Amino acid sequence: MSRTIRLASIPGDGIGPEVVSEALKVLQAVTEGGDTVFDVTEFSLGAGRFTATGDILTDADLEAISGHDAILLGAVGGDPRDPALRGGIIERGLLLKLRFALDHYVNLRPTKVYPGVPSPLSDPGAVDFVVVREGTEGPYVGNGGSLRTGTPHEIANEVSVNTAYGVERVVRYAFDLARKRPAHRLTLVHKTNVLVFSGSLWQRTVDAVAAEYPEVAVDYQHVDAATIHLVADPARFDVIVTDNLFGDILTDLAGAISGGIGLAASGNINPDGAFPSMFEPVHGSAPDIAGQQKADPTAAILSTALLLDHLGLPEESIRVTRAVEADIEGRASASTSGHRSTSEIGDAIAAAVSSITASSSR
Ligand SMILES: NC(=O)C1=CN([C@@H]2O[C@H](COP(=O)(O)OP(=O)(O)OC[C@H]3O[C@@H](n4cnc5c(N)ncnc54)[C@H](O)[C@@H]3O)[C@@H](O)[C@H]2O)C=CC1
Ligand SMILES: CC(C)CC(=O)C(=O)O
Repeated sequence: MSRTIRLASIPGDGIGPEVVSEALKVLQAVTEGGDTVFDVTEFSLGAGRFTATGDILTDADLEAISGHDAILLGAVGGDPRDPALRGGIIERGLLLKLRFALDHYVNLRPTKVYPGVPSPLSDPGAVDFVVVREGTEGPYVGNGGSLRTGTPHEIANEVSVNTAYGVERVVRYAFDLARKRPAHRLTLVHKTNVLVFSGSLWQRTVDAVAAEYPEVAVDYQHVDAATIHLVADPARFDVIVTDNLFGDILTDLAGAISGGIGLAASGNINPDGAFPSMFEPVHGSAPDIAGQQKADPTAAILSTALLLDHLGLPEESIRVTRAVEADIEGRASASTSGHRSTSEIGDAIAAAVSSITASSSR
């Protein structure tokens, strides 16, 4: 029986449209001739639309996007040199608003060092871990303000919001994930020695939930120490659970050690299925390389592998991942050395996907 999946595509700003176009190309290739059809609706949101109309994400946009089965987003955020776009007006008004409104409380960011990838670490080892970053709380909720603004006595504050409900549901998701993975290890990353109130809530929640998962070995690291271990011995990690801000920072570092931010994929998941989940590369809109076909679309393509898996299409997801792995391995060889454009990389992965089966061995 054929299945139609309604996909909302939000290419966004900068390199977003360039990488989304390649991700859709691969999605088309992997579903070609199969029973699943992606019905894609594009939403032209971002800096361009804001500059032209003053709108970022209207109630009507949100309602229309909510009616889809999943969302693929490129990147948002205009050129920071444009004064009208400063203060993350698009990032907060579009990306964070979507994450909050669609209750994307799990921000899933897998990190793997693929064979042949040029990691800046001389010997990274078998790196394969997932960061489960809380996605709807922390200091990202916009709970703050400033007093005496613009004076030498200005006071600025941003409150990090951590609720028992919010922490417990993401911690449970992380334990479930750790239980399914072969290594069965979970590391809570926080700063409990200084951020004592929120840190204590996270630690107590992990301790309580751990009792229900005796097969999962639990560890704790302060966030500053975690950055050392991510560089010195990243293979020690399996599942990391952490808050919104620490997860944001750690996953850029994770992207860097695993071959570059152009390879780092993510999913903003609503595990309850009440709202569509949203898949996006970890990187931003990269105004420095936008419009030049210099962006690596691999992160966006790997984000569609996460999307396919989330939608119950594991075979297609594995085929996309295998095609990416083959392409990455080829990058180290003479045949594909030299600069390839964004669309050349997308073309190569789309072509590989068509000839790879989910059972192809690596
Ligand atoms: N999820 C999102 O939509 C995010 C949006 N942003 C926004 O993006 C804009 C630029 O932010 P930055 O902090 O500079 O982060 P960025 O991730 O856009 O760029 C950081 C560096 O990585 C490079 N880079 C990023 N993606 C790449 C790719 N696919 N291939 C090759 N190189 C790549 C860029 O050229 C730049 O040198 C800002 O407006 C920011 O707020 C930033 C992070 C996430
Ligand atoms: C641009 C921010 C709103 C978000 C961010 O940096 C991220 O989630 O990676």
